[in-house]
Amino acid sequence: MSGHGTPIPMTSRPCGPLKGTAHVPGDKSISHRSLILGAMAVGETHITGLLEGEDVLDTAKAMQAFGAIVTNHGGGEWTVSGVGVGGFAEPENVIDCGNSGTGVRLIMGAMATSPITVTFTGDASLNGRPMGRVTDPLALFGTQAVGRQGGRLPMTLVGAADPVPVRYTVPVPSAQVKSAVLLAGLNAPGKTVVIEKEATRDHTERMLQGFGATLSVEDTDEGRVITLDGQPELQPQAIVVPRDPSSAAFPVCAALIVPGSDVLVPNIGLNPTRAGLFTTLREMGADLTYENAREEGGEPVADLRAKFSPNLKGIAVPPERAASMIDEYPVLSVVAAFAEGVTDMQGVKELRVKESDRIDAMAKGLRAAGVTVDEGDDWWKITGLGHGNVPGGVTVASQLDHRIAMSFMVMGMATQKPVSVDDGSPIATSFPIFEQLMADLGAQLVRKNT
Ligand SMILES: O=C(O)C1=C[C@@H](OP(=O)(O)O)[C@@H](O)[C@H](O)C1
Ligand SMILES: C=C(OP(=O)(O)O)C(=O)O
Repeated sequence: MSGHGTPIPMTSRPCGPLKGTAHVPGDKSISHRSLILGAMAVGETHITGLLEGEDVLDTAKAMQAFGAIVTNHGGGEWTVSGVGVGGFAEPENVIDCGNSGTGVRLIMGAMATSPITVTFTGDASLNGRPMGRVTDPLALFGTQAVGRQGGRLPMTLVGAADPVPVRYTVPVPSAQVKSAVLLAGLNAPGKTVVIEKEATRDHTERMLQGFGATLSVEDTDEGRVITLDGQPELQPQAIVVPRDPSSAAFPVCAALIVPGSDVLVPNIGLNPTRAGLFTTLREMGADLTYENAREEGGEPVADLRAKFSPNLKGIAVPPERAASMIDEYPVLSVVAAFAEGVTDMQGVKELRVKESDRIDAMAKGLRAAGVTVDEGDDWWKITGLGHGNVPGGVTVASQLDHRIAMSFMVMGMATQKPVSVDDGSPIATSFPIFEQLMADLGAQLVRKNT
């Protein structure tokens, strides 16, 4: 769990070319779902390539508290002996999801239709994030929730003893909300229908089908209509977790802005609901290619090659692309600072309710580092200074947000003066090998502030 330990100040100094191969960790979204669905199956699910970041480890602990047997065999290989749909035991203690919105919201969904009472908490970041977006639809199944003002954690959920199926249109583009409703629908009789107006990452749908649930997806005028048949017996699976495109974003973006760089990032999952950043970077003129494109476990995968790109241009990022790159806007804003012209990002309100208000956190640090940022509730614009022209020389508050910390570490690799963050400890939630991986490529990262 981040936010409970001692802060780790970090500084990134301007560095020479980044070169080599960057093996980033497993996908965080798929790792959480592997553990949760494994816990809801009957029998043993085998997982390789699990992300062993703090967010996922907190989910593993939670699944154990609900009665599943979760075993770490080392080297990213894990097994989960599940208790079956509706088989969750009532945990003896509070479930602490640390820094993880995905963890808490999916687990709330998974327990919501079992007759158990569970109290959830997290770190200061997670306890500030809105949970009503999940507990509102769960109430339709018959689940009760009592939390702090504004629907904040700590919060206690009383699972529905006699759940009814639900038809729900998700009001915000959120894969976490969609997934919570689908996971709750697993233990309701009949058909649960979730409608999303904008497509969000579809790992839950794909994995539920993989675990043997009957689930269909239809594109209609209303949006994407997902229909799940309740009370299936989920079959245990052998899951190979693809490498995380959201983590790949950091070495890729670093290579684009550090002169002379050439970095290979192999085996990256390029599910179209996740790959929006790479499309955007190519539109900006990035020298970013997909090598060895192939399919693995039903997901498109490729090796990414990113080279220093001297002619990056600011672009308008279409709002309909936002969901497919939502976690990548912080690092995109760093690349935009090194481009010529304005990068205009619209339809990005959701950035304000992540681990931090990411528009605010990035804007504060970018402005202090000499970059012009304009912002509104749902949009922000970066006026790029071009390569070699970004001053830097600042210490930025990472606000318990791993993506803010990593984005500013990437920025400091190409600014005129070093860039520091007050606390890099949240990086361990999603990318525990970040410092070593970047150092191996040639980055100059140290654990102190200048
Ligand atoms: O479902 C998921 O695994 C995730 C969904 C997204 O959150 P929202 O559903 O809040 O958009 C994303 O930001 C998060 O990192 C992971
Ligand atoms: C938003 C993120 O995660 P979560 O919502 O799971 O905390 C993220 O990883 O960028």
